[in-house]
Amino acid sequence: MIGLISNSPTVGVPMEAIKVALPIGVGLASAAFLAMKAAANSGYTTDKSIPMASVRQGDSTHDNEYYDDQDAFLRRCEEEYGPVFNIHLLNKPLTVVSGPQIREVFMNDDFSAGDAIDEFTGMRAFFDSVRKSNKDVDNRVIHEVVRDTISPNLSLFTPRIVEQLEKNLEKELGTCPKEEGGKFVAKPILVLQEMVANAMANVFVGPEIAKSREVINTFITATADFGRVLGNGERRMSFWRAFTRRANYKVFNPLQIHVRILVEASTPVILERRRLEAEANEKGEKWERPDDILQKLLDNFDKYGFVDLEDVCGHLMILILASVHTTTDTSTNLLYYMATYPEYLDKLYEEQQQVLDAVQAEREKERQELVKKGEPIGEDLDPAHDRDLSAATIKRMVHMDSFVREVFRFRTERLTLIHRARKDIRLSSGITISKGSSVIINMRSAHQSPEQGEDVTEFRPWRFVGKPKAATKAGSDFLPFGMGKHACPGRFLAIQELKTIGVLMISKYSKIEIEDPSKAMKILRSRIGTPNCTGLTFTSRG
Ligand code: HEM
Repeated sequence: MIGLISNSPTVGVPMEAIKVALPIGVGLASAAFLAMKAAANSGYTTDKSIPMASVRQGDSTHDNEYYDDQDAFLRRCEEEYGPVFNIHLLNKPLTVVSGPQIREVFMNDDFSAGDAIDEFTGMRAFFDSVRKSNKDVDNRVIHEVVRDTISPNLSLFTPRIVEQLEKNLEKELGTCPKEEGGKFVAKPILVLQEMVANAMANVFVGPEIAKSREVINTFITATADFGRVLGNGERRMSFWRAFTRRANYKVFNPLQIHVRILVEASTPVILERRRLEAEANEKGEKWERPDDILQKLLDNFDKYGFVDLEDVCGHLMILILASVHTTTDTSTNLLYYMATYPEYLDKLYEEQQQVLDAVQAEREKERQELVKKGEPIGEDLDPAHDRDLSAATIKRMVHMDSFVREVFRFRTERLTLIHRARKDIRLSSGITISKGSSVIINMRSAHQSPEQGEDVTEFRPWRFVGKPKAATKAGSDFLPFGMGKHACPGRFLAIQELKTIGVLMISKYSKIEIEDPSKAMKILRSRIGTPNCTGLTFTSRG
């Protein structure tokens, strides 16, 4: 590993920046939660029937009580005030919405997560600084790009993703001999970010462009750089400091630098692709289109209304902000779960072996049938690939899927995904959220509802096995990806990567141990983007 990334213990990025930046990807939403700006605070909803939660003695806001114990704070409020109540958190008057009414927020277009984030961060101006088209506030081009070009092609992308994850895991972590006590890694996120950035880059821009170290660095650092623009997680930054920072970044905009890197790296590759396509056309041959997102964007240039390559790369940049850090952070966090609950790893390993054995046996049967019929065995049935991690194979690992879903259920920040009301909105309970005020979602009420089964405050990784609750299934009982028409379209890719990383880790390492177990629970429940304060030791399978 070279350059910018590896030389710094914090990956070349201040941890505070990572802290605020990572949630940007979380629906480009909960960043707002951290990057609160002191200015332009809208007030509470004008509906006086909504109770104001009492503030703990000695406190002037709810921050301390909430951060001391999020679940306890919310349980207290729900018991005292019911599902909807006002709080003052992170410099912001907010109305907490819990239980069944959460759905009404997600399903109502007059509640806007985008407006809420923009109110706190001024984020749209930065997006607009790197894209030339699709600037209207409610445009959904990035959503459509993910929905149309990534999710339906996951099976196609999986081999490439697996290859990159495996290759970079080997490069960054490799063998951790038992005889040497395994290998201690102080910052596992450094391993994961190489794995995820390379996998994403290979899908987004294709293997050739992804060879560029500068491009990979852009995939790794862009979100954190953007976090700096939005205020480095300084929750109570003064209006003037926030203003000056924003004004500065209008001049020195790091996103534009990253877009330039993408444009410069992709220009020669695209020119060569054009040349090859023209040549093939001339010869009347079929040109095999590269199957990366960049090519798909170019092929649908008019459909998406792009203006030029810079514009395409600007859109790719927004996609990078939404995808790379979220996936890196959550997969790192997954390892801490594996380290904290080692008793479940044998089952995951056993499942993996059983699924791979079954796939291998099925393929062997297919081969024998072909032989019997005297038909040739195609490349698709090459025995060398019998134990590959295809999308279909990973899908059969239902315990791994349940484990991942439970990680999200257990971890997710208890108050997140702020939405701003675009007009007065009456909820079914009769309360009104007035125009300009903001609601915040009580995830605790959804993720710890009786619907989740038993021991809702405990980590129970097989909770969803045998139930129609895949980790990708968003809904009012599972909100880490939001729900409704704005639900994260990238969750299929994210979950696929997370499960693959889980499978690879378990197949290669028999033990993952946490350096300081007393810090485990804090990490397991950390907000996306919080740096982990203790390392992991990995031991290879014998
Ligand atoms: C573990 C990883 C991820 C998490 C936790 C996450 C979470 C979220 C959340 C909470 C939302 C907001 C939903 C709402 O407003 O209701 C969202 C939106 C979005 N996510 Fe993700 N996401 C992840 C990975 C990805 C990936 C890999 C991609 C792209 C490949 C992606 C692309 C997007 C886009 C484009 C949106 C905006 C959707 C819209 O406004 O219509 N995300 N994500």
